Amino acid sequence: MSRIKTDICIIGAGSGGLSVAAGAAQMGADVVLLEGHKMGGDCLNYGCVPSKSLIAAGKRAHAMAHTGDLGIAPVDPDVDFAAAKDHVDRVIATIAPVDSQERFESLGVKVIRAFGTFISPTEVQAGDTVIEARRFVVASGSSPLVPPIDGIDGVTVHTNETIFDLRERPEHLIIIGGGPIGMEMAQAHVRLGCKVTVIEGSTPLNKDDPDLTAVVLAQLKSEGIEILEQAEAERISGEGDRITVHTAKGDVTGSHLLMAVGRRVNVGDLALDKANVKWSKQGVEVGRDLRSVSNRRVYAVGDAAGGLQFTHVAGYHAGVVIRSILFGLPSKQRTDHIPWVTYTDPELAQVGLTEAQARETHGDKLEVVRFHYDENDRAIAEGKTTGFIKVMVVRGKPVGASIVGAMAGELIGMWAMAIANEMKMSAIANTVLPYPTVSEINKRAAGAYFSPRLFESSLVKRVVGFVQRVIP
Ligand SMILES: Cc1cc2nc3c(=O)[nH]c(=O)nc-3n(C[C@H](O)[C@H](O)[C@H](O)COP(=O)(O)OP(=O)(O)OC[C@H]3O[C@@H](n4cnc5c(N)ncnc54)[C@H](O)[C@@H]3O)c2cc1C
Ligand SMILES: NC(=O)c1ccc[n+]([C@@H]2O[C@H](COP(=O)([O-])OP(=O)(O)OC[C@H]3O[C@@H](n4cnc5c(N)ncnc54)[C@H](O)[C@@H]3O)[C@@H](O)[C@H]2O)c1
Repeated sequence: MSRIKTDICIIGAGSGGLSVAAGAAQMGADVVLLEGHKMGGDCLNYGCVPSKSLIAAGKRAHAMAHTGDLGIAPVDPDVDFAAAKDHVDRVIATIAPVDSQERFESLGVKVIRAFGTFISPTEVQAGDTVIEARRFVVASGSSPLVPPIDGIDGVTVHTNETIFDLRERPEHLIIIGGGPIGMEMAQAHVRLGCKVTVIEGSTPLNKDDPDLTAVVLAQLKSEGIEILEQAEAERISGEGDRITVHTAKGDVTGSHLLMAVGRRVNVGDLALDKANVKWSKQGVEVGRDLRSVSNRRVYAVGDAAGGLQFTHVAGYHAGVVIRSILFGLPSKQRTDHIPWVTYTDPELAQVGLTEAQARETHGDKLEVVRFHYDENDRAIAEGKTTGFIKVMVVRGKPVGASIVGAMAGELIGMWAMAIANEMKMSAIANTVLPYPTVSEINKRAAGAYFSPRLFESSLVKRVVGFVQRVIP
C-alpha cells in the first residue's frame, strides 16, 4: 500500500471533479483526482454530449422531410441509424482529449484510475493507494435509476449508459419516464425512424411551466410520439424483441425499452460514514457553502451535492469550492440564477422562477410580460414562428424567464446574466441588438414591460403635451 499526502483529493472525474481539478491545479494546489470509470463522467460519455449529438442527427433528418414553405421540396431522408451512432462516437472522441488523463497530468494533477472510498475522516483509499488530504471534494455524480418494477429482470432494459451503443434501429422504442431524458430521446429516435411511446407516471416535463411544455408536447405528438400520461409503469413482461409495459392506462408492446425515470446519486459506495460525512439518497448533506454539515474537510459538487443535476451547475459548484479551499474565502452557492434547457425542438428554457413560483413568492407585486416568436422578423424569415417568452418581473427586475421556441437555450443566457447580476429590465431594453435576430425577442419582452408605462400613461401624455407647448 502506498501513501500520498495532498492538498485536495477529488473523487470523480466528471464535469464537477474535472472543473475543480483544473482550476485548483492551475492556481498552484497539489491535487489528486480519482476516477474509477471513464474520464469525463456522464456528460461526455453517456449524457449531454451523446444526447445532443443524436438530437442533431434527428434534427437534420427532420429538416429534410419538413422544408416548410421555403420553396425547397421535402425528401424522405435515408437514415443510416448505425452511421448516426458513428457521428455520436466521433463527437465524444473529439471532445474527450479535453477531459483526458493526459491533459490533467499535463496540468500537474495526479490522476489515479480507481474507485475511492473513505477509510477515515482524513483518508481515502483508491486501489492500493491511501490518499491523505487537507480537503476532499466528492464529485461522484449519479447513475440511472432502474426501479424494481415487477418483471423488469426478464427483459433487456436500456438506460442512458447503453442506449447510445445500440446500433440497430429500434422498431418501437418504449421510454418509461417523460422527463428531459425521456423527451429528448423520444424526439431524436422518432426523427431517426423509430416508433416511440413514452410512458409517464405523472405529467411530462413537469419541472417546467405547463404553458410552455404544452407547446413542446404538441410538437412531439405531431411527430408521431405516443405519450401516455398519468400512466405509471406497473409491470413489465415479454422476452426478446417483444416487451410489454403494463400500466393502468393500458399496455404497450414494443421492441426496445429505455428507462428514464431519474437518477440515483453515487454516494452509497463511498463509505462516507467512516469519514463522519452525513448523507442521504439525495446526496452528501451540504450547506450553501457545499461543505459537509458534519465534516468540514469534505465538500460535494455536481449531482453528488443533491441539488439541480446539470453540467453547468457542476461547473458553477467547482468555482464555489475553489474559492473556499484555495483562498479560504467565504463562498456560498445561489440557485436563483441557474438556467436549464431541454433540447427538444422547440427548445424549452428556464431561469429563475416560473410564473407559478413567482406568483406564490411575490403575489400582487408580480408582473408577467410576454412576447411571441411570430412577431419576430428573423423567426418569420426562418419559418420558426412557434413559441414565446414569458418574463416574471418584480419591481422592475426580472426574477424568472421561461422560453419555448427555436434557440430558446441561447436566448435564456441574457436573462441568466440579468438575474445573476440583479440587473433591471431597463438593462435589457437599453441594449441595442442587431436586426434581424431572434435575440430581439428578449428586448421586445423587456419593451412589453415598459410599453404600458410609456404609451398608456396619462402622466406621460400630459408631460409630452406640456413640453410641446412650452418649448419653441
Ligand atoms: C442522458 C443525459 C443527458 C444530459 N444532458 C444534459 C445537458 O444537456 N445539459 C446539462 O447541463 N446536463 C445534462 N445532463 C446532466 C449531466 O450529465 C450531469 O448533471 C453531470 O454529468 C454531473 O456531473 P458530475 O461531475 O456531478 O457527475 P458525473 O458526470 O456523473 O461524474 C462523476 C464521475 O465520478 C466517478 N465516480 C463515482 N464514484 C467514484 C468513486 N468512488 N471513485 C472514483 N470515481 C468515482 C464516475 O465514474 C464518474 O465518472 C444529462 C444527463 C443525462 C443522463
Ligand atoms: N437538457 C438537459 O439539461 C438534461 C437532459 C437530460 C437529463 N438532464 C438531467 O438529468 C436528470 C434526470 O433526467 P430524467 O429525465 O431521467 O429524470 P426526471 O426525474 O426529470 O424525470 C423522470 C420522469 O419519470 C417519471 N417516472 C418515474 N417513475 C415512473 C414509472 N414507474 N412509470 C412512469 N413514469 C415514471 C417521473 O414522473 C418523471 O416525470 C434531469 O433532472 C436533469 O437534471 C438534463
